[in-house]
Amino acid sequence: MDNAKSFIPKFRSGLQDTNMAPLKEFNRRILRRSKSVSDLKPLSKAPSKYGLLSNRPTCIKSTIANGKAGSTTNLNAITSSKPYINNARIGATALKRNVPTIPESSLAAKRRKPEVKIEKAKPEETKNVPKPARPPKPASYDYKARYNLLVEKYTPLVATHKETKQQLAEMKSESEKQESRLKSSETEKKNWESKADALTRELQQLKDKYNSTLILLQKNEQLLAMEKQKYDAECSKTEALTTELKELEQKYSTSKELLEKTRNELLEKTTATLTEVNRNLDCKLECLKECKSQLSESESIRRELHEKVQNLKGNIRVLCRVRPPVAHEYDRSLCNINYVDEATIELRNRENHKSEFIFDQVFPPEASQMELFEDMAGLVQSALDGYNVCVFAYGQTGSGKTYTMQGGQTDSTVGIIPRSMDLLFASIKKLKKVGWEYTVEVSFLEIYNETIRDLLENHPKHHEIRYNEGKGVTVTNLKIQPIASVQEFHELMETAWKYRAVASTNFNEQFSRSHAVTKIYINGVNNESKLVYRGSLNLIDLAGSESAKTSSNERLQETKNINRSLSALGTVILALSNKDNHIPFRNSKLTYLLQSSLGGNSKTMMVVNISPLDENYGETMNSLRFAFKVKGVNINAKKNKTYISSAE
Ligand SMILES: Nc1ncnc2c1ncn2[C@@H]1O[C@H](COP(=O)(O)OP(=O)(O)OP(=O)(O)O)[C@@H](O)[C@H]1O
Repeated sequence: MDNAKSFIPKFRSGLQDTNMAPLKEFNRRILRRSKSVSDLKPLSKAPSKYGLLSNRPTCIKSTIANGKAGSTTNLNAITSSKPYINNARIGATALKRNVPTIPESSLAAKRRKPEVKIEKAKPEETKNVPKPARPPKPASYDYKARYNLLVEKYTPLVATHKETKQQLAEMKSESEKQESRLKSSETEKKNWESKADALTRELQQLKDKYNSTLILLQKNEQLLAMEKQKYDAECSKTEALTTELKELEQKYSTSKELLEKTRNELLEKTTATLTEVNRNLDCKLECLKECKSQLSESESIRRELHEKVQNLKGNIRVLCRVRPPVAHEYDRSLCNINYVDEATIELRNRENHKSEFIFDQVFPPEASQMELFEDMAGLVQSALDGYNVCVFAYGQTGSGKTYTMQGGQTDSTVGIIPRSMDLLFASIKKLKKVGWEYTVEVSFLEIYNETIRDLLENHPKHHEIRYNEGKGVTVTNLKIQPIASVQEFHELMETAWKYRAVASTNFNEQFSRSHAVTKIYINGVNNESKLVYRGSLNLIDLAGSESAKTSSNERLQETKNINRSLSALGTVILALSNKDNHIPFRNSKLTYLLQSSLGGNSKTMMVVNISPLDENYGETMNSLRFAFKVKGVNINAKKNKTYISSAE
């Protein structure tokens, strides 16, 4: 900005410096010449009149300011001196020609003027020159003399005129040069002016910028002042906090010392307590070991007792269950059934002929699924203890076999199979605490028309039953799935029942015409006692036990196969009870399959399901007779006591 300010005076002084020198020189030259030509006084005065030869810088400025007009004026001023010369020339020419045609008065009038002026100039010219002796004035008639005098007078004038003319030409050329210089100066001036304008604009912009920056600066100063105030406030706060911190540090060191002291005291106390606790713990561990061995002993005692109880109950237990009439049977006449006691059932026919059967337990229609399962619970424990358990649901079609085994949809109506699984996994959990680890596997199959079908395999495969002394009975290509929870079991059972339904051409019919076998493989290992138990639970929903007489021709073969297998089952159980040398297991697929589960250390339970309807009396009697046969052979002393039948 300072540069911009200082530039304008510099420019002006530069303009003076550059243009003044030639002008001054020109003036000086003119003045010099005018001095030498003393008789041209008016000429010397002319330039000063227009200021061209002035030495003052202001004159130059005005000349530059006036531009071309000024220079032209000067030239005109110079040339305006021409009348003096012209008048002299005219006079001289007139003398030369010597023609007195011009009237004297007019000539005199014309001559008088320059004469006066020359004469006026003379005293100035001759100030420093000694005056020459004036020649005598010729007589008025002596024209020659007068002429000579005139010639003498005007000859120097002509010379002066020539010189003046030459000077004028020089001045003119000088003026032209000056003019061109002026023009270039003007151009230069314009350039400088435009530059000056640009610089002025720039200066203005800079000024604006400066002002805005100044405003910004002021604002920043204000902000800075505010920040400073805040900073001061923070500083005072920090000081207060520092003081507080110092106090806290002091408190902390005091507390730390106290804590250290307390900690050491506590450590001593705790160490003493810990030593005491360790001592007690050792004692308790000893006790625990003792308890464990006692528990193990108790466990084996419990198993022995359980075994004794089961033996007392009989290895083959037969339960009888009468189902209630279902909705569509309410209008039908019911069979005359009398529940004599919890083990005795009495039936009367239309002729009031009485038949009484005693089983291990008789369940009337109102008996719940839970009541029925109470008798079954002991068998689940036996399976965990390494026994093979078989549970059959026997009875005519629609007597309630599937309901007994599977149950209904609600929790209270679930049957033997789901309840067994619940109990099994709950017992496994308990036994784990006394060192038993169990693995559980499951398989689902059905025997329809003496053919085995794997219910966990969607695509039918050929299955054969094999018997191996070491392994027992196995079924080829049968899928045996390991399970870790009841949930997994339910998922597999759902799949099995779905495949069973898909395979059936007539769902309801085939369901009742095939034996459905659910087998649970239970392996237990006790890592402490190194005992291993391998048991199994065979839960069988047998095919409907219809007599061949009631079957249609289409179903005859099915019925024959069913009856053959059911009769074979009865025969096998009878032979086992009689401890016969030969047990005819291979008489049917069902008995062959259950060979390992029925013989040896096996436990069997049969639930004979009967219909309450009078129309089913004949089939009901057949079922009860079959169950009696199975039950009766197993009982020794109690045999007679448990079986009374007027029908025999
Ligand atoms: N104890 C019971 N309480 C209530 N309803 C029962 C009972 N037993 C059976 N039912 C009902 O009786 C009907 C026939 O029972 P279920 O299907 O179990 O007979 P089933 O012997 O298995 O027949 P199928 O041989 O055709 O399979 C079913 O509707 C079932 O719900």
